[in-house]
Amino acid sequence: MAIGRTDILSSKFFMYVNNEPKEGADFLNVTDKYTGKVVTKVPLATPEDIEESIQGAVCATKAMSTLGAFERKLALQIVVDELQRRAEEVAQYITIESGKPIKDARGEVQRSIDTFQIASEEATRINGEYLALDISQRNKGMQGITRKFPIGPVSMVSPWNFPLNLVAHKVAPAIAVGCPFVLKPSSRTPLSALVIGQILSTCESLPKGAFSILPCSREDADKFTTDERFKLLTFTGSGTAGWDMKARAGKKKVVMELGGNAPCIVEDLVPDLQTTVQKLVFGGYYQSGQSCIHMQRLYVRQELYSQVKVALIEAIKKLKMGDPHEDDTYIGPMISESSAESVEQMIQDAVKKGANVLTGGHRKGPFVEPTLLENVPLDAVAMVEEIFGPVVLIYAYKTFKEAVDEANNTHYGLQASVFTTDINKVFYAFEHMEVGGVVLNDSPSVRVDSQPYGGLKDSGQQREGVKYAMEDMLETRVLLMRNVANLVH
Ligand SMILES: NC(=O)C1=CN([C@@H]2O[C@H](COP(=O)(O)OP(=O)(O)OC[C@H]3O[C@@H](n4cnc5c(N)ncnc54)[C@H](OP(=O)(O)O)[C@@H]3O)[C@@H](O)[C@H]2O)C=CC1
Ligand SMILES: O=C(O)[C@H](O)COP(=O)(O)O
Repeated sequence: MAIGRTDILSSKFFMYVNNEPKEGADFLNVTDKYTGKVVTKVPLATPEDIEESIQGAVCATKAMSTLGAFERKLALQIVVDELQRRAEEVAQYITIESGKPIKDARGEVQRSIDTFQIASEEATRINGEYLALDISQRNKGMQGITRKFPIGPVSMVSPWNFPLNLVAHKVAPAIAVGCPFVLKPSSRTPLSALVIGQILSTCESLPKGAFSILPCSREDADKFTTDERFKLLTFTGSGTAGWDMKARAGKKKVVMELGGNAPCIVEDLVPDLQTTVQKLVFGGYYQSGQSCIHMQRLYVRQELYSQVKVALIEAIKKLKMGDPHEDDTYIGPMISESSAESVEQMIQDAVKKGANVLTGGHRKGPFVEPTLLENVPLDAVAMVEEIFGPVVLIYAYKTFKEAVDEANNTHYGLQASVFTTDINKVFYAFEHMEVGGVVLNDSPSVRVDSQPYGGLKDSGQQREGVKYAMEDMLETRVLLMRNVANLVH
């Protein structure tokens, strides 16, 4: 069923306090990132709403931890079914609130369904271990078993670039393990998270206080970072916000997915020039490069450099920029005009320092043309920092080792990729690249929702990817037993 923008205007959105929809005393306007117009408003939580939600989460801790695996699985399955049923509607919300092209928004909905599906399966696989502990004469007769228990209330802060799936990557693991949570979505894209709230509010198996979803200002959200009643803070967003939150988080565990400037090394064309270039285009320009695994630095073996460069320029020039609601749009508006301006400034800084623009390079309002830059010097901001936009830097290299060294020459370390048919080079890259993940024969921008996902260096700490996020939300407890098999009679 086709759903137009006007249908969205008729939907009313609530925040969720202790599982219940609630109106707000104040509102947050939601803008269509293509038209720039306000399309709807959502309630803005007050400090009192936040306090009530934290108290509710604390109260729900016991009830959540004693839910059966089948009950947690059932709640997650309800989300899967509802997202499947409402897929097109939710994709439209994503496109409106984020400016993401509709085909990418549809892809995000399908990925979110996978994320909840994986969690519903993992909910039934939380196991412990048997420990043989008779390791010396002193420990004769000792054995043990371990069990994993939910850590307790989780504080969640999510970004705008995947407003549904990055919420799913926090919410689904929490439900799978039985942790209550309080989530603050990005103020630029609150709708997708509130749809998850709508669905969860129908899950009768979740005890009161299991979840709260609260659009709120950064200032009012300070308790998400500092409140000691939370046992874990999981944050996805910029390094500036993330490292500051970690420094102020106190005793709670902190999971952080931050930025990157992902490198890609083309040693061979795998399987051919056309396929390689198609994957490079996806990595560099998909959703206007607004992903922290956006392929930013492209290293091409010297012998292949000219043909890759020419084919890439040709492919980039064909990308359609415009209305993200149109099926064939590849480049939509960026999240805001000011984000587009900072990308433009990075391009201009690189050019001033000696780079050539091979294609693109211009900004119009919130749109930045898909851009390919050559000869960008090592001290250009575009080389050193994350470009959260549709810009790729291309370099030629002589040896594979040199390319790996260059790829590592950054303070980020999220994902990297290598195109090669040489197994030794695959393992060399896997061993030496300072990242959380190496992708073979595809762009570094690929993510499968069940993989461990996260970075080193300034790119963050810990891993998401349902099973791995669940590990952080669980505490291991051991039962130590001496002489349990001795019967007196
Ligand atoms: N995954 C990634 O790598 C992402 C990287 N970025 C990078 O960050 C830049 C800025 O984007 P922006 O959205 O401002 O990213 P931020 O990291 O500033 O914001 C991400 C989320 O954190 C919230 N937040 C920020 N500071 C605090 C705080 N002190 N306490 C509680 N919550 C807080 C934001 O709330 P609110 O929306 O209310 O301000 C939002 O929900 C982008 O241009 C991009 O470079 C952005 C998003 C994702
Ligand atoms: O594909 C993805 O899931 C994202 O690139 C991950 O989100 P991030 O941009 O915040 O890392």
